[in-house]
Amino acid sequence: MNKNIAILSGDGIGPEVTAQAVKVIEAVEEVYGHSFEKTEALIGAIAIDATGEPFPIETEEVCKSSDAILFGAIGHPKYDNDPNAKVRPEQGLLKMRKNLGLFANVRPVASFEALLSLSPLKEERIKGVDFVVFRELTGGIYFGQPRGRSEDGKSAFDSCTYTEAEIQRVAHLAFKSAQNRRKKLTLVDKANVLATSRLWRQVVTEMAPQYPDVELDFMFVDNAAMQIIQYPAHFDVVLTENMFGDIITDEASVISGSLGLLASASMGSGLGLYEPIHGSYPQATGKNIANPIGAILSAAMLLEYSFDLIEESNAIKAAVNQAVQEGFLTEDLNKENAKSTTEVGDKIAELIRANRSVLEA
Ligand SMILES: NC(=O)c1ccc[n+]([C@@H]2O[C@H](COP(=O)([O-])OP(=O)(O)OC[C@H]3O[C@@H](n4cnc5c(N)ncnc54)[C@H](O)[C@@H]3O)[C@@H](O)[C@H]2O)c1
Ligand SMILES: CC(C)[C@H](C(=O)O)[C@@H](O)C(=O)O
Ligand SMILES: [Mg+2]
Repeated sequence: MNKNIAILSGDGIGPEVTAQAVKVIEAVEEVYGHSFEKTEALIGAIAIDATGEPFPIETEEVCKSSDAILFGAIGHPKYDNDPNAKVRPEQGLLKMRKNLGLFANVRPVASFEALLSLSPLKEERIKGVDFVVFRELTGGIYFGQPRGRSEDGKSAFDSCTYTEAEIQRVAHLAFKSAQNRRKKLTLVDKANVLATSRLWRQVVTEMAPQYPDVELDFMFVDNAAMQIIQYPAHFDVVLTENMFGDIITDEASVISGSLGLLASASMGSGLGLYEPIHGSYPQATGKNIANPIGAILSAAMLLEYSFDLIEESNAIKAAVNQAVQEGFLTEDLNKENAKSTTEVGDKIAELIRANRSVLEA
């Protein structure tokens, strides 16, 4: 198969973890006989430094002429520590999501058998946990207008808005996903306080009869934040708005053992974007210590969702599981005998090659 992939590594550890995902994709190309052209483009703080824009038009064009996008992370302390900065790296990520119509962000959460004892949560609670969060990605308080500061600078405001259509399009994807899983959908909201959340409940309830095999339940987000830690096995598919989805998925990463393990797919208009859910982890930049598995599993999601290459995607997941089982882990998961970012990437690429030759023998 011939395809084009846009590679947007971004800032901080973004380039380090994305390089491992690319390495793994190259191993897949080699053993399965595919050819993917990869075009790098700038986003985030590095793009601001080079062009003044966090998501330059050239980058948008590279994305639009690609079949899928692999993204690393954006963000830099010089902006995090400057509340007055007018142009910020995060605006690049938000603009990309909006301009490319990526309204649904799919974040799988699962525990790794070999890592059960490493989670701060009790083994019996997290064993076998496997759920997926559908986070609405282009609406809500992240994008609502008006937003800003009062003239005297003494007050600030953000608006949270949602339309019926914005809720329906992501909810359809979540219902369909539930149909292919354990048939349970939990809408996480704050309908006891927010008008937007009451609209979410109404719209999702009205859609439920179209999916009679799916059991729908509702949970307030504060309760969900607790239940995800206390009874994570309760969840199958979680549907939620933009900001709640951001927060509960970082929280849920504790179930797997590290934020560095979680991958995601953003979809909507056809083009898919794949990224680990973590940020640019500035403290680790250039140290070759960041966990690349979230980025590598994002590459697996890319092959599955955008290219329909199921066997290849499974080969990546199997190699990741093997590396994890062998204790081949970065320092966030293995302090005593930590492997570097590049060593973990090399190992997973090597396992893909080795597993394929065993199959062929
Ligand atoms: N999608 C994105 O690009 C994205 C997401 C979140 C935050 N950010 C940006 O990243 C910058 C830093 O934000 P932050 O510190 O709140 O979040 P972060 O996700 O970068 O890091 C939070 C903590 O998670 C752990 N961590 C994250 N990624 C890891 C990895 N690959 N391996 C091992 N441990 C990992 C580290 O302990 C780290 O201190 C900010 O500028 C923020 O805006 C970007
Ligand atoms: C950096 C930020 C804009 C982003 C978000 O909040 O969506 C990040 O936290 C994420 O989870 O992708
Ligand atoms: Mg986040």
